[in-house]
Amino acid sequence: MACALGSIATGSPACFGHSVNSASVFRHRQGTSRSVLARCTSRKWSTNEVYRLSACSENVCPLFLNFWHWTEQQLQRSWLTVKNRQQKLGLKVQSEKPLQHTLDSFSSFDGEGVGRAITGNLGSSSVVGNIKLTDSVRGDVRASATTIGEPSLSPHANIDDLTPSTTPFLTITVLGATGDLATSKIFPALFALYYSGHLPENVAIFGYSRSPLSDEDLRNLISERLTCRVDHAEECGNKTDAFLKRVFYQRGVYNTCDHMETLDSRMLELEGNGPANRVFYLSVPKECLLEVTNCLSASAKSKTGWTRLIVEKPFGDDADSSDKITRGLYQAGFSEDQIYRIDHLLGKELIENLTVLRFSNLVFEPLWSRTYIKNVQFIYSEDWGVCPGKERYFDEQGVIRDLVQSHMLQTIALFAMEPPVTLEGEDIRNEKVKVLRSMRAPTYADVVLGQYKASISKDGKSKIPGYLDEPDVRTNSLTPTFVATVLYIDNSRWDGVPFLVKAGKGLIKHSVEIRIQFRQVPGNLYRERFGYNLDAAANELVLRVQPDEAINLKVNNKVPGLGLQLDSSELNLLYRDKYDGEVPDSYERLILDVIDGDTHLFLRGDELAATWEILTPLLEEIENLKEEKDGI
Ligand SMILES: NC(=O)C1=CN([C@@H]2O[C@H](COP(=O)(O)OP(=O)(O)OC[C@H]3O[C@@H](n4cnc5c(N)ncnc54)[C@H](OP(=O)(O)O)[C@@H]3O)[C@@H](O)[C@H]2O)C=CC1
Ligand SMILES: O=C1O[C@H](COP(=O)(O)O)[C@@H](O)[C@H](O)[C@H]1O
Repeated sequence: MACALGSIATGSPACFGHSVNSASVFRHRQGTSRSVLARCTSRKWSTNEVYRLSACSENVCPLFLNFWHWTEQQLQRSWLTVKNRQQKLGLKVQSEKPLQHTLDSFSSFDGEGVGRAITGNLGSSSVVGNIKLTDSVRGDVRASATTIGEPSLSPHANIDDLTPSTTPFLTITVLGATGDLATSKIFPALFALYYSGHLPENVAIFGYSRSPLSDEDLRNLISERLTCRVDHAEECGNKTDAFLKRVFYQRGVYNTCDHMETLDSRMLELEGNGPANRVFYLSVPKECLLEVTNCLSASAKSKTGWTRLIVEKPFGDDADSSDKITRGLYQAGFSEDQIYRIDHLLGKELIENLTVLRFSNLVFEPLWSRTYIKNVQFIYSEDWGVCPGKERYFDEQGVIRDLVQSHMLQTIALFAMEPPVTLEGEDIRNEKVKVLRSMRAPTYADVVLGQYKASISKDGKSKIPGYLDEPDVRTNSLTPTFVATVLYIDNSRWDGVPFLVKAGKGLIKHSVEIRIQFRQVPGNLYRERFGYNLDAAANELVLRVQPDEAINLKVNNKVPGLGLQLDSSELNLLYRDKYDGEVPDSYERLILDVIDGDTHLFLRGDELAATWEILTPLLEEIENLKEEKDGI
């Protein structure tokens, strides 16, 4: 597909959070069909419609989180960020005392207070070393460390109240600005960062696309999607206006660089003569990626600060195409440390918490190996079908590329890695890549594939489309919408432990979770109480990523009373009950990390290559079988 000037696009219908209404049938590869799965809406399902995605117990388990360590970790992290930045900027690193100071100031916390203390630390002033952290933590830190110029205000700029600042100017450009991802996720995340004080005041945000829009048109397009969180709601109107004044639109194409030059001049007008950093978010179809990157490199890189690229998936279709993209990015003049390959799942609270939970809790850390863990299940179950507007794309990709290649493999890598030397991005990525390179490539014999089918709604009144009924899906398409497989990591820690992966669309349940099932207690004194099913008595730790973030630990317990009756109970940490405030959207966290230069949640080139090495043989095998079947 060429990336030339095309017709006016309005962007495809919303994908994220989208909910459609249809029931489905799961067809596995042996050819049998089962009435099963459902997707979307508030439809309720009868038991005979339900295909249970997970074979494991429904009992989820509770948690046990060591809040002190968690707090320490968070504070350590902000301190490390400051420290790293100082080091990168050649400044003398302050003593570690300030961290202690910050912890001391929270020393009277109880569990309830932890969340508030941390919010307070980031949301208001606090002192770490001699660096003052204010609402715009990151910008101010940089400001204290660089030579500074004041942004000049252009008469064309339409930022009439831009505060002269000692902070380097920051320009964030969203390419593919009219698209679903940009309007539903990226601009709202930028706004959330702005109103919560995480962007510097001297920030400008550009949208770039082929559609002929004005600045005002783009502001109107995105303003409908901006929402303020409860705790900042009083200032919502003012902040929205202030944010929108910082938003501009540049119409342009990708196959010539002329419009990128115009973009560059407009950015320069706003940036003035001082240092300026630039982030380019490439939210464009994959066909355009390298053209965009070449033009950006030639015409729009910052000459007075850093330039960073956020690259969206798909990162290729297989090992070769992915390698081509990676080499293309390098050839365009971007180095690995400027490239942020984003996987939004990794920005979700529970995924970020994985390492905290494991490495800062003595009750978990020593158990994290084949000695104690029987299997781990990674479940990505969507109750909606293919997102409207994405049908053709999905039909070419299939579920393995869409959900497994990045989402699932990255999560497994974070879960299974050896302890990194530090929490620095490179140290974490060094460990993740080792896991991926130790992973055995699955074959077709190791997988179950499925595709959701049409069904009738529960009230019997409407037909719910199956995958083959979706617009733009090829007639008789054999593209899988469901996969279950087992992966093995052939290293000393995980030898023989099955990592079970189940991912699909159009399923009965909407949930993303990691279930860690522990082995039985050797010589369990209470075995007779559990009957023959000692498996049912094994402990299980469940991290529910979405919806309703929670951590559960299943433990065996004595039922109160005179006899000796046991049951499996759950220690349950449900975030919405425990913590005040909304959990930020993953795009917020990840964009902030890019601005911060924190790479730990982004895929490095060698990690990406390793994921494709794992999956390409299986994908080829499936393609060959499809061709054979088509030929019959
Ligand atoms: N939406 C989602 O849920 C997710 C998307 N992604 C990835 O993010 C990127 C953007 O996604 P999304 O917004 O959904 O994509 P869209 O298909 O909506 O495309 C984004 C924008 O790119 C422009 N565009 C479309 N086709 C072309 C073309 N042939 N040549 C040049 N420009 C084109 C359009 O703007 P205009 O016509 O104005 O130029 C369009 O609004 C893609 O790489 C996608 O794979 C990743 C994860 C989830
Ligand atoms: O990357 C993708 O993610 C969405 C799910 O997004 P979420 O916000 O619900 O986590 C998924 O539907 C889509 O197929 C996939 O490409």
